[in-house]
Amino acid sequence: MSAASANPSLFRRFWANYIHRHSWGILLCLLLMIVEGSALGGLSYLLKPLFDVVFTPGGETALYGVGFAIFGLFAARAFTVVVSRTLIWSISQKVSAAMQSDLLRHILTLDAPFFQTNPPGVLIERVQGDTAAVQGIWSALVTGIGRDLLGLVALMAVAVSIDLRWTLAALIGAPLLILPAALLQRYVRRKSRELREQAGQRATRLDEIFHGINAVKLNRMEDYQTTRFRNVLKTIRRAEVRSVFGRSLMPGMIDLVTGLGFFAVLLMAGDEISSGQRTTGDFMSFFTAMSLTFQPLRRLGEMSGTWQVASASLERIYALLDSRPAYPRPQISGTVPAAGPPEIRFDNVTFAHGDQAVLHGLSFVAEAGKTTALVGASGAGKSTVFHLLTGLLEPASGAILIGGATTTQMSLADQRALFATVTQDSALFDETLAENIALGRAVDPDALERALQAAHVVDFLPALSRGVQTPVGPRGSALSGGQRQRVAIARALVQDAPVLLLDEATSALDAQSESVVAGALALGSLGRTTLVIAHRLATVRDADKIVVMDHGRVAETGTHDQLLAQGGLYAGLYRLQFKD
Ligand SMILES: Nc1ncnc2c1ncn2[C@@H]1O[C@H](COP(=O)(O)OP(=O)(O)OP(=O)(O)O)[C@@H](O)[C@H]1O
Repeated sequence: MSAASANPSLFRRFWANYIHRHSWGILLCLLLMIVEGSALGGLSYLLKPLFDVVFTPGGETALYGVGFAIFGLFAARAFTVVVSRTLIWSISQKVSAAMQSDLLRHILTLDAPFFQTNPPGVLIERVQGDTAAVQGIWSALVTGIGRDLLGLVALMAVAVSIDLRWTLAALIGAPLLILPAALLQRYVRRKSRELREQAGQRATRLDEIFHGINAVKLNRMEDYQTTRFRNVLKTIRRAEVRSVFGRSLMPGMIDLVTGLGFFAVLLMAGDEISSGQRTTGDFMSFFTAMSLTFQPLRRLGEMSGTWQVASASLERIYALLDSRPAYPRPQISGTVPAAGPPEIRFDNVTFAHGDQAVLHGLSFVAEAGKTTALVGASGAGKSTVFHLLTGLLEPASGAILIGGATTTQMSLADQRALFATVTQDSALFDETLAENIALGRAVDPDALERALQAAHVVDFLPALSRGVQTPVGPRGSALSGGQRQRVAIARALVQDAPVLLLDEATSALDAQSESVVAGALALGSLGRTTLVIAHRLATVRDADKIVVMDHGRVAETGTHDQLLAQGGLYAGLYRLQFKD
């Protein structure tokens, strides 16, 4: 991978995408920081009249002039420091927010293969950790250029104006810094990259633990999980310490070189002052100017480390922004099914998860406006059929036709608008019950009421403090499994989609609620093409057609009675479930 510093185009992109629009604000910050930075130069310059005029007999008259000038310098610094810090942080927060929302928007365009290799923790770290690292750099850069570099120039100008030879002597050790600086930069960048990757693992661990909190407690895994977490922290700590070590070596070396310079100046200046060639004021002014270069020099040295840290993060951010979906789809559909419930046809579809073949030439038809059930043993590939239908996965070969339109020629948005889905995982969000049903779309209040009735959400509404306006908690944790499923069913019923997909849609309900909700779903499926996955065969007995899947193939097709009469796989499964 090319590093960002070796690839300035990354920084150019960053500038064009995020910083450029704030040019005027940044320019103002730079100007304010120039005032702040050059104040130190002014202060050291004023020491010469202080020592050579004010502190000499008869110099009292100049005291007020010099005193006010020094006070003025500090007052200017006070003003610029407040305004420039506030301004730079406000811009920096805007940039960070823009990057984070761009990253999220882009991540949401990526598909299953991406999410299989990038767990939530890693992605959270990318959106938060990497943008924070980048946020640090450019505000440091503006401060570095505006205040420190300009400050340094002002201080050097004072030093040169006093004595060029002294200045050159002070800088005697500077060339020694060049090679170690280059090596250090590479080291820090490598460590920062490692650090960010490990930070992703840390977030993943925490994400898994907190999402599986009950499993952790019930299996008494507290110590085990804490030890695993501690091990991740140990590697992070090592990388962090090495990165900080590398970053502090630079200001450390600057200190050494400065010490060397001071020593050289003392050797030269000592004789010249005692022999009366130069005044003490000259020396004090020079000495102060050189001493004040310490801080900006160190900060600039540290900035090279910050720069490397940001380079590593910027590299990761743009690698993510440049990644494309594994299954490219047109933005605008080449073809879409006609209005009304469509026929769904799988034509010799194959699919594999990596090396593991899941579907081996699957062919079946779900007739328009009818209910088709998919049954078969666990792992037969039933949910995979739903994922392929909704474009979460893409067939390796063969075709899926919805209302005669091939899915690969449709945009994902058009394809997904055809389906209302209820799955085993109800996927509720930390919003109110009503918001979980509407999903950000305008819903007619009458339609909402009908869906709440049909899905039997009304049965438990009185128990909720604020009815449909009650927040359901993270992932719907404030509701029971059965209640969550009823909300998910209401959500599917209010959608005006021509196809209904039900994957174990009533599995979390008790027998009584199940039969009532199944009735509601049967009503909901009127005028729609419906596909149902169910393990309990009793729930699919009335389907217009039953497709029996076995190891990624269709083993049998027919109605319940036909399949029972055939005495094949379905009849065997059915007998097993109803052997009593
Ligand atoms: N993300 C994945 N990575 C690798 N293999 C997977 C993945 N998801 C599913 N599989 C495999 O694909 C096969 C089919 O899974 P699928 O979920 O479609 O089965 P199913 O018939 O719906 O099973 P169930 O009735 O248990 O829900 C299984 O063997 C499973 O191990």
